Amino acid sequence: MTTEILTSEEAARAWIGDAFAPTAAHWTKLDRFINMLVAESAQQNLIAASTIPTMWVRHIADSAQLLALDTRDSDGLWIDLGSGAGLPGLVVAILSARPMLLVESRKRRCDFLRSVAADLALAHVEVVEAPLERVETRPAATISARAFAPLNKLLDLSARFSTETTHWLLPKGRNAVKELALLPQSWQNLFHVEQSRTDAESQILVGVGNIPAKQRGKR
Ligand SMILES: C[S@@+](CC[C@H](N)C(=O)[O-])C[C@H]1O[C@@H](n2cnc3c(N)ncnc32)[C@H](O)[C@@H]1O
Repeated sequence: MTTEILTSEEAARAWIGDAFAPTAAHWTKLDRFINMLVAESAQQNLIAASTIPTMWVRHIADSAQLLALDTRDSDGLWIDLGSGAGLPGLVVAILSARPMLLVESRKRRCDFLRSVAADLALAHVEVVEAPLERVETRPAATISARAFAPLNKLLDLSARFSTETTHWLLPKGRNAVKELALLPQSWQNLFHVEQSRTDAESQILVGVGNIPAKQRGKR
């Protein structure tokens, strides 16, 4: 089935409405998050200024599409790596009750993440201010990472959080297929490629499973 690309702010909002049936409170939180993100962007480098006129497509729907791809009825832990401004983690946390762990190494970004979580009363969000390499291992039901690291490094750093049932949701822009092809075959086998809803040329790597430590780096 062809994925409809969301080419306008109206289309992005309409798709979110159809996909998640947000309550009035959810819409209010999404609007408030956008306002906080735009305001904070004047203080620190969180998103490209060129994307501010298209926040719904470029950031909100771009993040929410990952939740739509996690088709299980899971209430397990979701870990968002290198969350930055909370993309996709805070968008997912507004639209779902899944426990959400945001891993981010930079203090100023963590301050922003904590302030949004408090302002929007997202009690199911936890912010870990540390490099991923130093975060205590916890089994993740879902792992997401947008613009975090090259795929091989991303998987190497996060493999210890994965189990046989972990879902991987990795937006990889225009290099998804190329990056996948560089992985050991045993890792490639866990993934398939989904079309992004927000960019006709971008793709998302979707996978299920554990990356066994002993296979790391071996073909
Ligand atoms: C390019 S930004 C992307 C942020 C966000 N995911 C987005 O798509 O807008 C990458 C983020 O990962 C964080 N980061 C990089 N290496 C990290 C590490 N080893 N552990 C935790 N965070 C890291 C950076 O501080 C930065 O906020």
